[in-house]
Amino acid sequence: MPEGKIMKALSGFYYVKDKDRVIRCRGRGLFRKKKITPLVGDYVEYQAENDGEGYLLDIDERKNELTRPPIANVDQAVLVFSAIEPDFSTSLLDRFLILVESHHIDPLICISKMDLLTDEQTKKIEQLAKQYEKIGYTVLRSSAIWDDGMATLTPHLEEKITVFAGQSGVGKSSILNALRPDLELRTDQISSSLGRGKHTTRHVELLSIGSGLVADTPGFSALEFSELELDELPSCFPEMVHYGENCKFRGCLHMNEPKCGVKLAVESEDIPAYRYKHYQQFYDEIKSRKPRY
Ligand SMILES: Nc1nc2c(ncn2[C@@H]2O[C@H](COP(=O)(O)OP(=O)(O)OP(=O)(O)O)[C@@H](O)[C@H]2O)c(=O)[nH]1
Ligand SMILES: [Zn+2]
Repeated sequence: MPEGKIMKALSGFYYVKDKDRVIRCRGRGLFRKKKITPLVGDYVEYQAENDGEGYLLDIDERKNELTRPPIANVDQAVLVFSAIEPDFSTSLLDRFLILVESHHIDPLICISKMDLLTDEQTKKIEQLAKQYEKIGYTVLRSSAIWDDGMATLTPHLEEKITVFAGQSGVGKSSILNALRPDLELRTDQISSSLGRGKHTTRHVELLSIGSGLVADTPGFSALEFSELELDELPSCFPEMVHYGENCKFRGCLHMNEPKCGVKLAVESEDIPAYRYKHYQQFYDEIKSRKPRY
């Protein structure tokens, strides 16, 4: 059976890309019975009925899936954080990082609006950027008004499914538009060709950028740790995994345990105090979460 990847889901149709062609597929009753909804990003087997149409037969196992936007097999999340307007927030960045890590998605930090900074402000942002690089994260500096502002980003998108994330106003749309100048036009065309007036169907689409695919809708709008368990939290902080090797107790949660390698690293400032503070905050937040039934 031919295989492809769902690029777009709209009005009950799944647009499956198989090499150079796109086949418009229906899901048939099969998935509804099994209560599986095909998602954008799914690898599927399909049966073509004619040149451009067919139906889905099976869905490959997913590596992960997001609910908002509904998309499967995400490899990478570009966390867009503006250097200013709104101000750079390590607390929000750490929250995004943990959410992304807990979905087994690789984060890429992109600091936007670098053009708006004074030299003094640039130094401060650079200091923070270096701290995140020391943990092992890739940190890009970008600006929508620099000619080469996106040139650093595009190589990181190759061969991956990427979703953008970040709070409102940081410049996600500006980056997407710079990557795909035709995007705005296409979005307009889609909504007018639907012609349904006020009742517009929300849909998600993967856009090709070089050999990479980028979701046109930002992800991680819900920022609470509803699915994360307490004992999974330390593994979402790469530097705690590293310094945690020095903890006396296996499964140390780095809170009140004696001889904790992480707390020692905080004391010696190998782990910045704010990172540990955020760890404690997230720990308390998960601990006091209402149990789900
Ligand atoms: N100076 C400067 N302004 C920028 C840059 N990137 C975005 N902006 C401006 O910041 C504002 C917000 O940018 P958007 O791209 O709409 O931000 P967004 O993250 O998509 O925001 P939401 O759609 O609300 O999630 C706009 O007025 C942009 O023109 C940048 O690199 N430099
Ligand atoms: Zn410990």
